[in-house]
Amino acid sequence: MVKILTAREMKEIDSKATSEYGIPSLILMENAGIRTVEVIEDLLESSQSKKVVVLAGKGNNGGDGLVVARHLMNAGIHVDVFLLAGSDEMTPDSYTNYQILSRMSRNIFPLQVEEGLDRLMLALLSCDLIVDAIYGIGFQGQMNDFDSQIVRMVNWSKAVVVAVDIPSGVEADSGRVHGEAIRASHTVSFALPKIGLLLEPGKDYVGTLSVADISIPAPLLQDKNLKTSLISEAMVMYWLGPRHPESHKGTFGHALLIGASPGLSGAVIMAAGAALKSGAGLVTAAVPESLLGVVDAGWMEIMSSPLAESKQGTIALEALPLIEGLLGRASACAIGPGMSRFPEAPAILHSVLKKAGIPILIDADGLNALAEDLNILKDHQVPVVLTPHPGEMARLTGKNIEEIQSNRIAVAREFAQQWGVTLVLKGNKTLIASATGEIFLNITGNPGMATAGSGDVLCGLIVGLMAQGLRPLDASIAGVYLHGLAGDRAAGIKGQRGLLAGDILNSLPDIMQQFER
Ligand SMILES: NC(=O)C1=CN([C@@H]2O[C@H](COP(=O)(O)OP(=O)(O)OC[C@H]3O[C@@H](n4cnc5c(N)ncnc54)[C@H](O)[C@@H]3O)[C@@H](O)[C@H]2O)[C@@H](O)CC1
Ligand SMILES: [K+]
Repeated sequence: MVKILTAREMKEIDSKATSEYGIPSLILMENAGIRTVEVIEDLLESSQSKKVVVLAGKGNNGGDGLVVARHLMNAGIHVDVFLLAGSDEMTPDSYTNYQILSRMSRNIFPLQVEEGLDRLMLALLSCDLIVDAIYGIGFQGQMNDFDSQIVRMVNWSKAVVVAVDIPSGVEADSGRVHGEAIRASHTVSFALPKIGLLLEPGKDYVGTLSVADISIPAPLLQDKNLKTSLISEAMVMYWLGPRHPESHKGTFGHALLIGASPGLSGAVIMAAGAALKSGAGLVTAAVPESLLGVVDAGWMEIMSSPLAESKQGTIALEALPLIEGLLGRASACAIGPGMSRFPEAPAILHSVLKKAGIPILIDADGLNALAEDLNILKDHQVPVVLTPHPGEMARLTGKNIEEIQSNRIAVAREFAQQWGVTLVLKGNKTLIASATGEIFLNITGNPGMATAGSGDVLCGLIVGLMAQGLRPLDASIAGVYLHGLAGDRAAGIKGQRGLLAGDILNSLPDIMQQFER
């Protein structure tokens, strides 16, 4: 499993490497510098003159930059070092490296002097490569005007920019950028990727990302207390192997979908299609009776069940006994797609959660019903998966969308832990929070997938995988990953603008097939 780290987790790892294993922090800094130099030397191979500018800040990131400068000088490369802070502000390890470098070279220039920026400008004009060691993972918030001016000069330059650990100005935990930040062509991050390198807007500043071993002892990087992971192909492969030759349709479960209302029957059809294509053995759509024909026409392969309906054509409370019977025959259920909002919806949802003996996924209008009364969740005995987009998450939490989007991991984790559910927070880089506080970040998918019905496909995919016996958390992780891959494949054929949810659905079998090897 690929772990990704917050700044605090990385700092704890660094300090344990020193306190528990006795690796001096200067060695970690030396390794960080050497590994960055390896990347730089590859990049400089084709350039004739080989001139480098190193920008070093006051923290340990600046110290890494000073190590880089020393090794490049030793390799015969012309290096100009510019210091954003006085030596009295440097951390102890940075100061040690500053002293060593001062004995080796005169090309170390303070920037906070009158001619500082002019000299930098000249150096930037003639260099091939710039090393950004201004700020690392210790940075938060916004740079001051002076630093911002330097960042703008770097971003304006035509030289290749290599960021040490993280582009300066990007927040390591969130990827947020509040003012200026270095636009790197390459970023060399240490030990494990930091979360902010993978999330927009930070991700857009990273360029090509490499992750370098700086000799942190492996057990520290595999610690089970590291709670954030990147979803990988290997994880999904593990759950979706080849099928046993003796299997029959009963082996692959029975997915039940409850939803639809006049004008919104397509949502259940999309979800049913995804459940079928996920490999579920049987799929039943339970919909208001007047919509039965429409939904039946959607797929020949599904079964359907007519539910008693209100005057408005939405599911009526009288449908509950039939729903209870259906729940008894299914192996997983999704409630909500196209269900619409109506006064009885919370009571229907509540009853489903109380009666069910199978995992329940709540999506779309099911989530809106839940937002009316979150206490409904108190009664659940079975695993519950929620799949909100940021707007639905806002209704569930009472927070506004901006609060949610700027704090996706923390908001999702808190909710999932508080209510004991698996929470799939959709959006750019959908993430899954487990009831135990783990986070799984997905990086498949593209903006073309922000289209009507895309969420219904995801809902069907996850419930279909749950019906086949995947744990709800695993089904959510696999579903989100496969949904993104199918969307990427569909975008490759149709482009992002013309992409429809049906195209995601049509790409699913090819994607699923890759996992049957
Ligand atoms: N043992 C370690 O801790 C190691 C650290 N390493 C490097 O050290 C970096 C982390 O070092 P530091 O924790 O010293 O942090 P930084 O080098 O990122 O420096 C942050 C400094 O800027 C200040 N700061 C934060 N936000 C600011 C803002 N908006 N405006 C102005 N100043 C701001 C902080 O208070 C701190 O003094 C890593 O990114 C990595 O490059 C590596 O050398 C490997 C070993
Ligand atoms: K940096």
